Amino acid sequence: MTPKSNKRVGKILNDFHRSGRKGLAWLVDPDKLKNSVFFEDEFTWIKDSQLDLIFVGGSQLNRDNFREVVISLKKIAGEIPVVIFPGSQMQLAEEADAILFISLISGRNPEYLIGHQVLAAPIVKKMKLEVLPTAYMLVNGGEITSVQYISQTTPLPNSKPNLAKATALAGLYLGMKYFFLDAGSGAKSPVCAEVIRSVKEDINNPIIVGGGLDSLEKVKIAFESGADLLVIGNAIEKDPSFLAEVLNFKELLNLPLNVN
Ligand SMILES: CC(C)=CCC/C(C)=C/CC/C(C)=C/CC/C(C)=C/COP(=O)(O)OP(=O)(O)O
Ligand SMILES: O=P(O)(O)OC[C@@H](O)CO
Ligand SMILES: [Mg+2]
Repeated sequence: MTPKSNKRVGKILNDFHRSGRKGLAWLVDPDKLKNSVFFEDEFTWIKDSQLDLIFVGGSQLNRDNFREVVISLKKIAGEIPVVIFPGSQMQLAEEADAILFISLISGRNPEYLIGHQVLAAPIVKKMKLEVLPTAYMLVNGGEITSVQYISQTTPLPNSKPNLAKATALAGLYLGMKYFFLDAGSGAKSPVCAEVIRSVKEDINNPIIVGGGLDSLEKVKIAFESGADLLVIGNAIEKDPSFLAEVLNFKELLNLPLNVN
């Protein structure tokens, strides 16, 4: 059974990491939508934009609309891959291109370390999704976020870069290939520069950073500290024009690296 599109999303992430070019993923949380065709009016322009990936997922999923939202996103995505960022084993859809197969290694809750993964694995195989083995680490400055509450785990402290580095290194030695540092959706303070830098020192793999990135200044700090791909959800929900703003900014940063 061949996975979808020759590992296209893994290639995109590894290309960012190798070239130093910066990537952006828009996170769509199906819980937040008025209806599942919402995008078809408001975000038709993205297929012609410099958006790199669309992530879809949420920590709760109160509504039974996950697959519908994925299908709706595929209609407007053009060539941009739609990647599942699952809050649970219930968040799967064969229409997606890939799945961040995350294990919450900052926490000590077995359900989020391996439980959801065991339940999802046979379905993921059947769906032929591209699988991205991802070390998922919550890093947080104090306030309780949805992921923290739902997973009942303690995040890594933003003030202890060495703990984040040790956790990432453990993920690397377990064979994980992508590293996601997340302050949690809507976090007041994003993952700090020192934590990103410290993980980057030991991890020569793509680093994804998200949570609370609601200004160009915060985006700049995260990219400059070594993030290869940033994930933004809440700030775009509040103001859809922020997506275009960050895309322009990312292209400016990438300008000197556009060799082809
Ligand atoms: C591999 C599979 C199938 C499942 C893994 C399940 C795990 C380990 C989940 C990690 C913990 C978790 C609940 C992650 C959710 C991440 C996510 C998509 C967050 C999006 O934001 P919300 O947390 O919904 O934010 P709001 O509070 O803004 O709604
Ligand atoms: O919604 P925001 O705060 O952008 O966070 C995105 C994502 O990293 C949360 O898991
Ligand atoms: Mg949510």
